[in-house]
Amino acid sequence: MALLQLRGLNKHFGGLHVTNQVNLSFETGEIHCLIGPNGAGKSTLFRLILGEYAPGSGEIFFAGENITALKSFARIARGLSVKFQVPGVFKGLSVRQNLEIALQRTRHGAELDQEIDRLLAFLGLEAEQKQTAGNLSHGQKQWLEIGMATSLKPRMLLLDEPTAGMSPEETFQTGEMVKRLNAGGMTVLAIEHDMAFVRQVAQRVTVLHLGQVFAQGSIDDIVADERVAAIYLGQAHHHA
Ligand SMILES: Nc1ncnc2c1ncn2[C@@H]1O[C@H](COP(=O)(O)OP(=O)(O)OP(=O)(O)O)[C@@H](O)[C@H]1O
Repeated sequence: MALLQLRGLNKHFGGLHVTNQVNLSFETGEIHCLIGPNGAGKSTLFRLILGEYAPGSGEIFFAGENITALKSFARIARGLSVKFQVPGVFKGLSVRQNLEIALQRTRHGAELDQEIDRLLAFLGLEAEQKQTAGNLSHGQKQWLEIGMATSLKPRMLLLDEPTAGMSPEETFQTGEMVKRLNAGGMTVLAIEHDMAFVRQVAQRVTVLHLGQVFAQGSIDDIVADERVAAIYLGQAHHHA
């Protein structure tokens, strides 16, 4: 069953057709990666899904409900969550306090502490819990933000280039984290340029080009597709 469906989505910025008649269906329980050259319209698609942009035309369905007219907070309340590229952690607060902020509206007292402990263990940040978030490594900040984005157990997690700036080892650990979230029932849609990560996690891959769905398939289908290589994989191919 499709958890998220985009039907005939269009978005213009002035004369620029950034999202061009996009029809996409994301299945409940899958890990789906969205790839494509810079400027293909990947981030714009995320902002449309989250309700930060209104489409010029088209519809968005989540869990069978038409959410096109809903505000972002109402979409989040229905189980959508997003981690954008720029870390959104509170730099002056500790790792533990950051997680507390993410959870404090829904958990209290001992339950709140337990849930924070569970997240710290999941993120591999137990030893850093008292550290100021601003002092974490780049990778650890990204993980903390994944923890904050998933603390309320969303049905679907959107990740915008989660491994940007990470070492290969950090990238691998991020992939394992995403797979564990998925094994727990979370549907994941990730924008990624790192083909090793895509190969590690993706069950299906969509290639976006000039605002349109250009190709879709398994990672092997995509890597073998000469049309995709011509527009994109030239730069990324050697990682796959
Ligand atoms: N708010 C905006 N106003 C005007 N143009 C925009 C706006 N947001 C995006 N664009 C343009 O839309 C196109 C698609 O941008 P978008 O950021 O969605 O691409 P992307 O695939 O995410 O690229 P990248 O991989 O570089 O992040 C680009 O040409 C960009 O300049």
